[in-house]
Amino acid sequence: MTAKLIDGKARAARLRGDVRGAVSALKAGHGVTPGLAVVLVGEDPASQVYVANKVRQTEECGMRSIEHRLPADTPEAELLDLVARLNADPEVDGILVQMPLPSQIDTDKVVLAIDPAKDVDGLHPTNAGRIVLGRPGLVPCTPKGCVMLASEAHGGDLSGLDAVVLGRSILVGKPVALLLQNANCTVTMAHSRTRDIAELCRRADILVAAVGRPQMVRGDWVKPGATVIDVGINRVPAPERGEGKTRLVGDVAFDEAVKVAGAITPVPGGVGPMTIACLLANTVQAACARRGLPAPAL
Ligand SMILES: Nc1nc2c(c(=O)[nH]1)N[C@@H](CN(C=O)c1ccc(C(=O)N[C@@H](CCC(=O)O)C(=O)O)cc1)CN2
Repeated sequence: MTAKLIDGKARAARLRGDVRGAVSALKAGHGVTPGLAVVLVGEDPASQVYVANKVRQTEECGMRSIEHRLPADTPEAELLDLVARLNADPEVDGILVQMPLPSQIDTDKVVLAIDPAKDVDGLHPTNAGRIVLGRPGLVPCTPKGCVMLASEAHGGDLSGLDAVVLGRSILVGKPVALLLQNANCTVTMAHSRTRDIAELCRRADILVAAVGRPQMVRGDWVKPGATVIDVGINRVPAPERGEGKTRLVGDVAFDEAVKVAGAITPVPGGVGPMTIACLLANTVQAACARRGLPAPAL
C-alpha cells in the first residue's frame, strides 16, 4: 500500500484564494483593507526567507503589509516599544514577531506585549486560553494548518479518532493537541520521557510529529492506514547531491512511512506552506473581529 500524499502547497493556495476573496469583500462592503505588521530582528537566513514570503503573500492577497527590520543587537526595550506602537496603530490589524529572536530578547515578554486582538500568531496567553476553553480566538498558524490537513484527509470529520502528538512545544505540539481535542479526537501527547513511544504511535489514527528530530518516526511506528502529519523541517547533509549540499527532511522517515500510512504530508510541500496561508487567514479574522464584523469562513 502507498499512502495518499496530502498536498499542503495546493491546500495553502486554495486558502490564499479564499483570503483574497474575503479581503475583496471587506474592501467593497466596508472600505476595510486589513494590515499585517511583520517584525524581523537580525539576519537569520531562514527567517529572512519566511518574512519575505509573508510580505509578498500579504500583498498578493490585497492586504497592507508593514515591515520592520531591526538589527540583531536591538535591545529588548526597543522591540517592546515598537510592539506598543503597533498595538496603538489603527492601520495594523495583525502583529507577527518572527522567531527565533536573538538571545538578549525574552520571547515570552514580547509575546505578552502584543495586543491579543492583533496576535495573529495566536501565541498570547489570552488566545492560548481560548483554545483550552474551546472558544473562538486566534489560533497558532502551523497547528491550524495541521488540523486543516488532517481534517481534509478524513472528509472534514475527526470525531472519535485516536490522535498522538509527538512534541509539546508552545508553538506547535501543545496547541495541535488541544485543537485535535476540540475536534473530538482522543489525544495523547508524547515526548522525550514517554515510555514505549513506538507502541503508542502504532495506536494512532492521526499521528502528528513535531519534535524537530530528523526522521525519528520510523515506518513500523505507523498504524496501517493512519494519517501522518509531519511538522518537522530539518536540513540534513546530502552528499549524494554534491559536496556541502543539504536537503530538507521531516521528523518522519517518509520512504518507510509512506508504505504503511493511509495519508501523509511530504516535507517540503506539506504543513510548511499552510503556516503562512493560515497567518493571512488570521489577519482577516483579526481585522473583522476588531471592527465587530462577522468573520468569513476561512
Ligand atoms: N512568529 C513565528 N515565527 C516562526 C513561525 C511562526 O509560525 N511564527 N514558524 C516558523 C517559520 N515559518 C514561519 O514563520 C515557516 C516555516 C516553514 C514554511 C514553509 O513553507 N516551509 C517549506 C519549506 C521551506 C524551505 O525550503 O526551507 C515547506 O515545508 O514546504 C513557512 C513558514 C518558525 N518561526
